[in-house]
Amino acid sequence: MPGHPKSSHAYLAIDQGTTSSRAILFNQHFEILFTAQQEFPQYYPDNGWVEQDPEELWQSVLNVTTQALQAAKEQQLEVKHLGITNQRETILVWHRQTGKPVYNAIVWQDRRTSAYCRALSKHEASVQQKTGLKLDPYFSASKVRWILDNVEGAAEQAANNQLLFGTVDTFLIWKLTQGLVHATDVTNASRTSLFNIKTLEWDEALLALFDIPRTMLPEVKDCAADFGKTAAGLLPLELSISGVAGDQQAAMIGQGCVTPGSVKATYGTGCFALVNTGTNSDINHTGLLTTIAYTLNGVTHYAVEGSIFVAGAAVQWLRDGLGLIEKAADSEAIASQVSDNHGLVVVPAFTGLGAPHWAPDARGAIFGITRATTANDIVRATLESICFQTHDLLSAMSSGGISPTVLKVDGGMVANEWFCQYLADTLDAPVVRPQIMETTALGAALLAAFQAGDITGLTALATANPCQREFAADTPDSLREKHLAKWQKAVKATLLMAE
Ligand SMILES: Nc1ncnc2c1ncn2[C@@H]1O[C@H](COP(=O)(O)OP(=O)(O)O)[C@@H](O)[C@H]1O
Ligand SMILES: O=P(O)(O)OC[C@H](O)CO
Repeated sequence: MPGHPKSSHAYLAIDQGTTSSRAILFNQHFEILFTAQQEFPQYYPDNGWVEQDPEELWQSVLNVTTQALQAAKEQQLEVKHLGITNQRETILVWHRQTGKPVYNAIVWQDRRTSAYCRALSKHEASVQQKTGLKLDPYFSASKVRWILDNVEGAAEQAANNQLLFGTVDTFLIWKLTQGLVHATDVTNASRTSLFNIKTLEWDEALLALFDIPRTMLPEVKDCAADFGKTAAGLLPLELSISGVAGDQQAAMIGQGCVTPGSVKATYGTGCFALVNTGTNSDINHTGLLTTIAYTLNGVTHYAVEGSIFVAGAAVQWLRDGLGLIEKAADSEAIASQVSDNHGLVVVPAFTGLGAPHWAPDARGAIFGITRATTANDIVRATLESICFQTHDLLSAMSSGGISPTVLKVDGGMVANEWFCQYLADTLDAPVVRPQIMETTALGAALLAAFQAGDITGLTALATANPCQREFAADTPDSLREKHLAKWQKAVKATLLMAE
């Protein structure tokens, strides 16, 4: 890696994910030195609603960051730069003066605004043309509107310049700088439905459409930029916040997907497959999203994205909802024991279907249950469903002329080798797992190092995380096609039920 950092030099990455917060220290070779992780509660107050408590979210970040910096001090590491990466689209609204949130964080998975989005459907084409996004409750703008419409006094306070809006990165920057900096980066802004991804500005017509005052919005910066300093005394060391990106974009960087055509899929709570499309900002019209991959030194790269709302969350459902497994990792041994899926198909549309269907009102289904169906069959079929959904995303990419030859994977689920093999079999393409599976945090650390001047170009980003294992496709075409045909029928039936 280029640059001349001291041997005791390290970068801190905060990865604020949907279900847990992590703080990871990387050395100057971008090897992991220390990890702290803390889960925090999710709240489901109504059908399709998903919320998080802002204070619980913040405390989880503060705890892990403090632990990592204490470890850095004990190891006499010099840490000056912090990168932040985060669950995207989730929104918070808080008081400019007191910093107090007016409502819980409304999480990206939340579907409470589906009727509102439907009512705006005649604007879908113009929204997509500017933002690259669908008119779907997934994105931030309708969630902000919901708070302004439903929290007493919020609309009036917003109109009087008393409220601020932020995605999770913005909220963390605000908290870490104790209210000095209200900023975001282009990747997070690109997920709000308020940001024009071609002009790289908040869009007045979109603000008018969602009726959101301009004064609530943060300043938008490049991914490697000066986002301020952590407040004195808040953490064991004072750091410059130097890199920010949404978690899926950070994972692209951590996977070295910096050349056009390279693609990665991250399997955390959801699954998000992004292909780098270079500086081409043409809007994709194949059921996928067009989004900002990163802006570095003022140059913006774009990505086409397929978003699956439920991936690892389905494994959590097997564990917590059905009690079929004790821990997520048990799903691997169980799936390996079952010789075939026995005709069972699980469609885990718990919070609607994302790309390429965009059906927020769809709900999950299981097809093909017989008297012989076992708990193990359900576990296997659930893992299979995530592979089939990935297949649908890559098919949509192919129909738009993007045909990746290899899929780089990461996220909590890819520890599961049965899953990785079945994915390769389903895609009929090699699946590559990298050495550092914490690609999201690695991406944030690389952005911080870039801003610090310790790495200078995209080549450094592309070589930081080589392959650890490649899973080669190994299944007959006839079997793969049979399973995929059954899956397509099950999705069709699920969509019919949603109408
Ligand atoms: N061995 C495994 N097999 C299948 N799923 C797993 C395994 N280990 C973790 N998971 C799933 O991965 C998810 C956690 O991944 P992570 O990348 O930390 O998610 P997030 O960033 O969304 O919080 C959980 O939903 C969990 O169910
Ligand atoms: O928490 P993850 O890793 O599932 O990522 C959430 C995404 O950013 C939502 O768009």
